Amino acid sequence: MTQPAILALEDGTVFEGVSVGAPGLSVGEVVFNTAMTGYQEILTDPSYARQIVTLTYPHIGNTGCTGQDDEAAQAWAAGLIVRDVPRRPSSWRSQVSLPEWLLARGIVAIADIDTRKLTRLLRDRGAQNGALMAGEIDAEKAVEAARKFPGLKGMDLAKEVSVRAAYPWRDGQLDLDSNRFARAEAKYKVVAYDFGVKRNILRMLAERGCDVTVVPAQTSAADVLALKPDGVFLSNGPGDPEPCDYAIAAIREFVSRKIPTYGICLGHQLLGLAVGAKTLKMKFGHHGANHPVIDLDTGRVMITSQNHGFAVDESTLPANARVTHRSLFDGSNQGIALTDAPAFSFQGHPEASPGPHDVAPLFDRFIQAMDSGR
Ligand SMILES: NC(=O)CC[C@H](N)C(=O)O
Repeated sequence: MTQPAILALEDGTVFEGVSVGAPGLSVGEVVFNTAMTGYQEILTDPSYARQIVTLTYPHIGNTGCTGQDDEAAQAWAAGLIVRDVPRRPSSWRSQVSLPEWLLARGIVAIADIDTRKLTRLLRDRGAQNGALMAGEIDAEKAVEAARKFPGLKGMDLAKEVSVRAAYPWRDGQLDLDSNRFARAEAKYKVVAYDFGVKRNILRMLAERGCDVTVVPAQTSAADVLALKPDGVFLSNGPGDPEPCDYAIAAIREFVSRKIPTYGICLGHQLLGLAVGAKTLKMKFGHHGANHPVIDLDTGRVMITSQNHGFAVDESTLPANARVTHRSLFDGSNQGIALTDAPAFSFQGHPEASPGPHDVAPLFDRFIQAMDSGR
């Protein structure tokens, strides 16, 4: 039996639809993502913590869900909004349907709403705080809950979603013939900060010969240096980068010791903050798998995967930080490299998952930096 569900926005707009996930109330910032594939990777990406994601692609759930596609140990998105869920999934890899998967994880989700109208509203007015309610409905309560959500600005979520203890990671990519994750010979010792790390990043490091130790967000530089890493990786993650003072302090230490350092998304913003730049909150951010970004060194345009609501303010970068990439959608900063240390970072997602692989060679640049460091 279908249960009713609503989406309420802080501006008082209420959308009515049907529940396709767990019953209950969930609040967060409502953002739209334009990727056509990868709903499970999106829902398990820790960077979506406290965000309710609406997917602009209209048919979501077609290929079901499989544990192999999880980007983290749990679903992190605060909720899901879609136009249409198929009656049954169809894929040889599918273990459960998307609604079953959402229900089992307690994720509130709504279908049958006009996601084009919602997306235009978010694009015109900017990302809004919202509340999803499924099962027992009370629109007034939902609007009130949406208004009570304090917003992501100033929110340090990296330390909330991070692991509690360090662990090793050696899995490479999934080999569909053997249905196993490959393993490569490890040549480099890499410490990866988990600010909300996606598994595909760890896989891409492992397949390039990195013996990765994943450490909690608040691990001190001294504890990392004691592991004698060839390089340090700064992961993606949710929330505002600015309050993550523990990470910013640690990164300063790696930079001053000229340890090869590579950051993605939140990691990029944190490297920017560590060298003295400022970050800002964007109107509705970048969430999708088709964003053109120019590599300023080569003039090449890459189609990239994106998921961020904050950005490095280019005008505040110090002289020792070179701009390497820029968004061709809005001219915002997409990458930096330090001129006096082997540290660089990218705002989008070179690991994709979901998305095109145009930026994957940045992982090789990190390997080269570790080679030259030896
Ligand atoms: N994917 C990420 O790492 C996102 C970084 C940050 N939370 C932002 O919204 O900009």
